[in-house]
Amino acid sequence: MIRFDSVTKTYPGQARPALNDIGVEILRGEFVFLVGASGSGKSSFLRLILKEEKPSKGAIHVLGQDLGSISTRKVPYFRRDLGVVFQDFRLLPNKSVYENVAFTLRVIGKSRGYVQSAVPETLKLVGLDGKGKRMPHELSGGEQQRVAIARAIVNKPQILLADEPTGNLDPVTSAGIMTLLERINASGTTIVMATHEAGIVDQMRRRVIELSAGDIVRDERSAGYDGQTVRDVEVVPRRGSGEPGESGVPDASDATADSDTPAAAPVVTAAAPKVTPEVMRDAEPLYVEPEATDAVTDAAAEITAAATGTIQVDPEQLKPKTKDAAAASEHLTLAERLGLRAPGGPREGDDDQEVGPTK
Ligand SMILES: Nc1ncnc2c1ncn2[C@@H]1O[C@H](COP(=O)(O)OP(=O)(O)OP(=O)(O)O)[C@@H](O)[C@H]1O
Repeated sequence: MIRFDSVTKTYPGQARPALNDIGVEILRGEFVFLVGASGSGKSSFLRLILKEEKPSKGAIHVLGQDLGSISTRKVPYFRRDLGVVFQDFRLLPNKSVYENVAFTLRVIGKSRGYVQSAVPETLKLVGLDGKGKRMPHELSGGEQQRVAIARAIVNKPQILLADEPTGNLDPVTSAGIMTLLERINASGTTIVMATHEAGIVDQMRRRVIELSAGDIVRDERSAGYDGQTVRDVEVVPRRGSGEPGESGVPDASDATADSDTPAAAPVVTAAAPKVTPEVMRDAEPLYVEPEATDAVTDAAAEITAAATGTIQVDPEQLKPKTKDAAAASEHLTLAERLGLRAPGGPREGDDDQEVGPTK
């Protein structure tokens, strides 16, 4: 489903690679936590899957496609099978909950009838039934993240990527979000989630891929965070190249490193877990009704306001742009940032708008 073959990513002007000769395979239906200290390469890993960045070396296959062979024009079509959730929600502040979720479908040209059935169905799934008319600022942080998740899954993507989705939320609300993600995963969606939250990772016991300075230093099935102190971090030598093919299904033992690779240097992580395992346990049952999460703390509300306050959509950015790639990348619209439309690509009303079914 997702395969990295000896992938190195070095950003321009950087001496050290952000990801260093990574080889890893994520199978259909897995729920994978990507953990590691700040700067270890987690977001770069997710951006490469989205084809927001290109590898400097190596190859990446997602959903059976070699990303290197997908043209820039085709990238928005490829991304329709991927949903993305961010730490700062990235909702359209001047649109209702319903419109925020419908936006995704309208951009890709779904019919009015499809939108009218899919949006309420998805809002119900994420626990926001009856809140479609609310504006984002009228919601708690957890509810805003549920809207963002609804927007990410309304098109039924095969893969959901989440970059610190609980980073701005209080522990109880985070637990509710994790239960929602668990349910989405149980329905067949593959989830890759970058997080610093030790408690969440420990409680969920899913596959953990740990990055340190661009290297995979741990890849374990049903693992915990296991990194509460620097000395506790388990060190696993990096896997060599020679990953199994797209059809090769490694078993659980294959998820750990080859034993004949020389031992790596001790790993230093600096994660500061906010959600402890105790908080996750105390949050039983894990599914928290959205009404129960309305009582966010002032601190959490402040964080939420600060996060959402930065997401202003400049009306100028919604106007049609030229296809000058450099100019377009400096002023991306939300649809472009979400990968729903090629930067600088055609707009609603354009004769050659890129709409229609993905397959
Ligand atoms: N656009 C960029 N240009 C140059 N360097 C970058 C860029 N993006 C990331 N980096 C560098 O690549 C390395 C990995 O960054 P990345 O954002 O992938 O880490 P991360 O694990 O997601 O960190 P965090 O937890 O803080 O989000 C860091 O050294 C970072 O400074």
